Amino acid sequence: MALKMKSYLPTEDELLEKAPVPAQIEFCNVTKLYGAVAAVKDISLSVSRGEFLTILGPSGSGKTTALMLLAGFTTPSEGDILIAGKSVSEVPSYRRDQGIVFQSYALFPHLTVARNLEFPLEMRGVNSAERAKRVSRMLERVRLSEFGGRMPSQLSGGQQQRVALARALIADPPILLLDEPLGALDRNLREQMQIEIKDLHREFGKTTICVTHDQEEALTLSDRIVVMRSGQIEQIDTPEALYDRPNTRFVANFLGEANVLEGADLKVQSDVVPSPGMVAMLRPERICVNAPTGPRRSDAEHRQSVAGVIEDMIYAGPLRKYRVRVGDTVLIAREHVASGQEVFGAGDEVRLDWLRSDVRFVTA
Ligand SMILES: Nc1ncnc2c1ncn2[C@@H]1O[C@H](COP(=O)(O)OP(=O)(O)OP(=O)(O)O)[C@@H](O)[C@H]1O
Repeated sequence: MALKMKSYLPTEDELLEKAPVPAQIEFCNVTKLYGAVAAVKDISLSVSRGEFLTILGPSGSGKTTALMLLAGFTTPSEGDILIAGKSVSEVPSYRRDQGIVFQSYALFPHLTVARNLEFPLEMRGVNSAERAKRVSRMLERVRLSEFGGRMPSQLSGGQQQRVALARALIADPPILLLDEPLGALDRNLREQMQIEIKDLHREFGKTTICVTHDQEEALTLSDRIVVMRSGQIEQIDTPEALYDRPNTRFVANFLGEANVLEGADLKVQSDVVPSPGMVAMLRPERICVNAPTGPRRSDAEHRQSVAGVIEDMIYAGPLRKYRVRVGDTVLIAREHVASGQEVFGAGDEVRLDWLRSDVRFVTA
C-alpha cells in the first residue's frame, strides 16, 4: 500500500519538468519616445531561459528600438526591463553580459579573426592560455580554424558572420542578441546561415532575441515570434500558431500570403459565427483547384466549393500559383507541383474547394 502511495508522489525530475521556466528577460510596459514619436509603445513581454524569440515587423515598427533597449544602447522613457528578475535600466551596455551580432558584422577591421575572438575574453580578464584555448575551440566550432590569422576583409560575408557569431558566444554570455544577422547575405548563404544559427542555438542554449523583417527567417529560427506594428505588439505566438491562427489581418498578410474573403459575390460558409468587424481569411495552399467536372472528394460535405475562372498561372519551381476570379473576388491558390496533376491556364473554368474549418476569422 505504502509503495502504491509513493508512486503518486512526483519525483524530483518530474517536479523540475513541471516547474515553470523562469522568465529571463521581461519588458514591463516599456515605452521609448523620440520627441513626439513613440518608437516603442507600452510593450510587455516575457522571454524564457533558452528561448529563441524573434521580433518581426515592417520598417519603422520599433523592432530595432526594442533590441537597443535590451542591449542598453538606449534607455526606456517609461517602464522597465528586467533580466533574471533584476532591473537593468541603470546597468550600462558593457555590463549586461550579452553577446551581440549586427547585420554589418561589426568585426574590428584592424584585428585578425583570432584577435577579434580574443577581445571579449580579454575584456573579462581571462588569462592568455585560457584565451588561446577558447579561441581555437571556437574557431574549430565555426569551421574557421585555418582563418585565425586573416583579417576580416579577407573573409567572405558568410565567414565574417560566422566570426561575429563566434565572438558573441565565446565569453559564454547567457543572452544573445541578433540584429538582422543575415540581412547582408545573399539568399543561398542566408539559408545555410539559418541552419548554422539553429545549430548554435541548440548547442549553446542561449536565450536569443533576433530582430528581422524577413518572415521566412523568423518562421525557420524561432520558438516564438513577436509581430510588431507601429511600436506595439500585434501578436506573440509560435511560428505555427501565427501562420495558422493569426488574430489580425495585418499578421495574416505579414506572415505569408492570405486571401481575404470579403467580396459580395463570395458567401463564406463556416461553422463559426464571426464577431462584428472580423473578416474571413484563407491561406492559398488550403485551396484546391479542380476541373469543373472533377470527382467529388470523400470529405466534400466539410468543404465549400465555388466556380471560378483562371486569370493566370505562375510557375515557381516546386510551386504553381493560380489567380482565380470568383465573381468580384480574385483568390490566390497555391499547389505543390506533382506529376500527373492537371494544369490550368488563363481562361479555364475551374472549381475551387477548401475545408470550411480552414477559414479563419481575423480582425479587419
Ligand atoms: N534615434 C532616433 N531618433 C528619432 N527617431 C527614431 C530614432 N530611432 C528610431 N526612431 C523612430 O522610431 C520608429 C521605430 O524605429 P526602429 O528603428 O525601431 O524601427 P524598425 O522596425 O527597426 O525599422 P527598420 O526595419 O527600418 O530598421 C521609427 O519611426 C523611427 O523613425
